[in-house]
Amino acid sequence: MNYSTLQISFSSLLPLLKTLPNCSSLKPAIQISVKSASRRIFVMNSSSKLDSRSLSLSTCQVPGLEPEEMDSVVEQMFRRYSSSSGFKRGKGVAIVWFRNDLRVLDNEALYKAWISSEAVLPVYCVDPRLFGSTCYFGFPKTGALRAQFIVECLADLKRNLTKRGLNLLIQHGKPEEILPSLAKALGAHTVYAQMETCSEELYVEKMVSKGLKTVVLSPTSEKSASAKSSAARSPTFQLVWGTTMYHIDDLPFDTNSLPDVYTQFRRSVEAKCEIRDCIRLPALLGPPPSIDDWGSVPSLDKLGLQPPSVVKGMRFIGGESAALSRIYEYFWKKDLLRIYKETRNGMLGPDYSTKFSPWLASGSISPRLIHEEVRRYERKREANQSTYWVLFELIWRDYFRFLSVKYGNSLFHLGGPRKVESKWSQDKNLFESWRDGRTGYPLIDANMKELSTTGFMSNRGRQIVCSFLVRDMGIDWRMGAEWFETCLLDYDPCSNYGNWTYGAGVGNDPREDRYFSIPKQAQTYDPEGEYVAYWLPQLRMLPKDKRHFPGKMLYFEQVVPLKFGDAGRPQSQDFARRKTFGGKQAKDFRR
Ligand SMILES: Cc1cc2nc3c(=O)[nH]c(=O)nc-3n(C[C@H](O)[C@H](O)[C@H](O)COP(=O)(O)OP(=O)(O)OC[C@H]3O[C@@H](n4cnc5c(N)ncnc54)[C@H](O)[C@@H]3O)c2cc1C
Ligand SMILES: Nc1ncnc2c1ncn2[C@@H]1O[C@H](COP(=O)(O)OP(=O)(O)OP(=O)(O)O)[C@@H](O)[C@H]1O
Repeated sequence: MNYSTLQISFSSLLPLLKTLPNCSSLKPAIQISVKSASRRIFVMNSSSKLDSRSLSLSTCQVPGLEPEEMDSVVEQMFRRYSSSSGFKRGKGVAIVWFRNDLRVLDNEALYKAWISSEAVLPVYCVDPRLFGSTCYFGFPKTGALRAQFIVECLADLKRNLTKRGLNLLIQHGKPEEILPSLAKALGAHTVYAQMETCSEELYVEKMVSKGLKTVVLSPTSEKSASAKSSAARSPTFQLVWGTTMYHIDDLPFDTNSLPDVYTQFRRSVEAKCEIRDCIRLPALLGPPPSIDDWGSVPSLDKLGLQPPSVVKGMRFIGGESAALSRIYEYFWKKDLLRIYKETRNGMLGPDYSTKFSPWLASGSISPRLIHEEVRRYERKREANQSTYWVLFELIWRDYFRFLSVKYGNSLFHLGGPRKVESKWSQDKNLFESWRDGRTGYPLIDANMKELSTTGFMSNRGRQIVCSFLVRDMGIDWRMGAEWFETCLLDYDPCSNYGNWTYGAGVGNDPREDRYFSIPKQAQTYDPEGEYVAYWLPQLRMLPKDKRHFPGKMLYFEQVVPLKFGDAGRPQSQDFARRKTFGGKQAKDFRR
């Protein structure tokens, strides 16, 4: 037994282990171990207390705070990121059309509406198209888990707006029908919204703009600040940029000349742009215009979906309050930001990575607010590679968003931005074995089960299952991307299709063949088979070194051979002793 390795690994794991009491069944094991110095790590690794059996009994809520603690975090964060100074305001009514910006803090559309009017009407349209089918393969466009998350985001937004003197009008139907009629009824001078970049969303924007042009505000009905002339006019439609950490207007290049390679993009923005501070809205935003019926947050039944229940793994809570609480929990309470870079390639449990993505995708939190919190942490506690690395990852998110502006619909096409021509299979049986977690490869199957059960999968897992579908099975990558679109809580067209084109070798990756070898990935990232045994309980009874390759007598038969065979498959107990975390072994992979 190599104790020095274990001790290093334990010291970096210590803050992580302290966090595990969220998963209630782990409490006793962790409390004992944290108190007893580093030698105990061996006891923990080899005892059954920290294995998949005890983990399997728990569902972890993310964030794992009690409601009272969440309330107090939210109040503090709202105080920190709101303004106390007065504002000069405009006249009349402005509408804010909420889309993927389901938050109050650092919301530029809401800010602009507030500053330009006497009364703001916040509106959300439950667009039936979001609950239709995906483009090519007809999967549900929004699965029940994400729908539930969005519903929770809406309920929280309504609550937070109400606390600040407003409310949220929830309407069912197409925005291009709802917004013009509201603008007409209220004589609203402007509709503000966050700008999107992919064609489905751009189409809706175009239709809203067209609809608003048909509305004529008579000079008498128009209560606009700018209604100085007596000429009748239509409400203005104002779209504001808001999804990224770097503002599009601050980029040192035009999006059409965006560097194709991530590293060039990152170096350029890091050297030449500043990340803007959050916009600080006033604490009170009301009163809203008088509305008879504000509508209610839809139920899953109303959306034609079965209400889901997460019985295993992570259960994410939707909404800005939960997002702010997760920042507090991950950065401040558990102090995990300090070690993010070492833990980020994990797969099991809530705390190996930030888990910010579902809230970022729904816009419940802005990346600029995360940036400000990272800087605050660096001032108050420590600045190190890990604190930087969260920003590094958020730049990936920006990069895919800006790429979608440059490359448009080619992001969704089989040949991707590079228009690569290759042969792909659409074999239904093979695809379904991948989708349902029956490939005969526990590492793939466990990840796919996690996805369908919770709506989440680690970044490591996503890269592995993508590589397997595309390179070992040879399946059309869009089938995988669309299944992710259905399931992911954090589904975002740019990050999803951007990463899939990358993984499928049709994006702008300087490395042509990004093959992820299952034996090697298993050995590096799940050396004891804890992750696979958690999601595939039938493997729990097996010795740890057999869990990744149990053989067809004990598990499903492998549906395809691996492209490069299973050389590298572990032969000995050594396998179970390899280090899970740490930079060195991860070096040959991008992230
Ligand atoms: C095939 C595939 C599909 C993906 N689909 C999506 C998707 O639809 N939506 C999505 O948000 N992410 C997607 N990702 C990126 C990444 O896997 C998730 O953002 C990450 O796992 C979310 O967990 P986290 O918040 O704990 O990440 P952390 O490791 O804590 O990273 C912090 C943040 O950085 C951003 N980030 C990290 N890695 C990436 C990346 N590769 N690309 C873009 N942003 C990144 C995310 O916003 C994330 O929340 C995909 C990756 C792959 C390989
Ligand atoms: N936000 C999004 N999420 C998922 N898919 C999207 C999103 N935006 C666009 N797409 C998909 O990308 C596809 C782009 O494909 P394409 O270029 O073929 O456009 P099209 O309008 O469908 O057809 P064509 O251009 O051939 O007339 C669209 O069909 C659309 O469904």
